[in-house]
Amino acid sequence: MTHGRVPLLAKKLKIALLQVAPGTSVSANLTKVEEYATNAKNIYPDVDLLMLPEFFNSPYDVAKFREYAEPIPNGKTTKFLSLLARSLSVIIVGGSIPELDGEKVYNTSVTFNVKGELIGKHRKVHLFDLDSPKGAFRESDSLFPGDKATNIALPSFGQIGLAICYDIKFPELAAIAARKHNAFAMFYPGSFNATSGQLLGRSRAIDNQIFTVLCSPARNPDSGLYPAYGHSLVVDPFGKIIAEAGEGEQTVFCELDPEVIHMARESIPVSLQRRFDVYDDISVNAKINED
Ligand SMILES: NC(=O)CCC(=O)C(=O)O
Repeated sequence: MTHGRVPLLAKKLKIALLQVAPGTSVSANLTKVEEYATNAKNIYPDVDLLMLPEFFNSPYDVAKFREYAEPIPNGKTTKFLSLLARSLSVIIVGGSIPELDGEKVYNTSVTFNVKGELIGKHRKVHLFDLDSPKGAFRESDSLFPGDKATNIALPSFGQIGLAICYDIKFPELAAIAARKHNAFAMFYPGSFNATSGQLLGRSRAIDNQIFTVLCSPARNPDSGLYPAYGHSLVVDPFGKIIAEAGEGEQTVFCELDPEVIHMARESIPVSLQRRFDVYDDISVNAKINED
């Protein structure tokens, strides 16, 4: 039942999150992604969209980003993802990779349609800098930040917002996607830690009454100061976790159902009760990625 409203999501979107653990060889990492993607399509032939984690093609190591960085769209990993999307006839939200643009390195996510055409690109806006008693891990030592919010039109489905990992701690990007573009979901390739991923995914879903989709690398306790936690997850617009991985390498399947958005919004009309006479609507003047 849509109660006469324009649906944000035109039909159910069937997704698979590929929670792989990248090693130091780009070729081996891409081979593994191809195996997981092909398996996902075999297990679930109707799958519409595959998603990958942050830095799925290389180590999450601030000292190595430049060594592994590739141009977009002419680098090896971007071409690989384009071909994979076309050969499996799926949308691919391509996690993130270190991108080389001139002298600068970015943490960048690329999305492809079923024909293998690039339909979205996001550069991580908020770089993750950690100072802990065990040491420092500062993305800003070797990466440049992006400077725009990203919205992507998924043909036949609707609009999504896309941001990368630590970007989730800044609720503005999800609010911009939901309010300015009527996005039905935020997609966050990430490498979340044990305490924050679930809480943040649920918070952004509830704030905006949208789905949130977080795809993490599998846990690798030997991967340095900042090992990923795994636990890729999907949260519905009520804030309920509807799919979650464990720590290891695996694929998580899930369906995003437009009806759940309508139910959430009709039960509590958050979007109609905002008080822009009391505070500003930050989505109005947002800088949006047109790439
Ligand atoms: N890769 C990241 O941006 C990590 C962010 C994170 O774990 C957090 O707590 O935020």
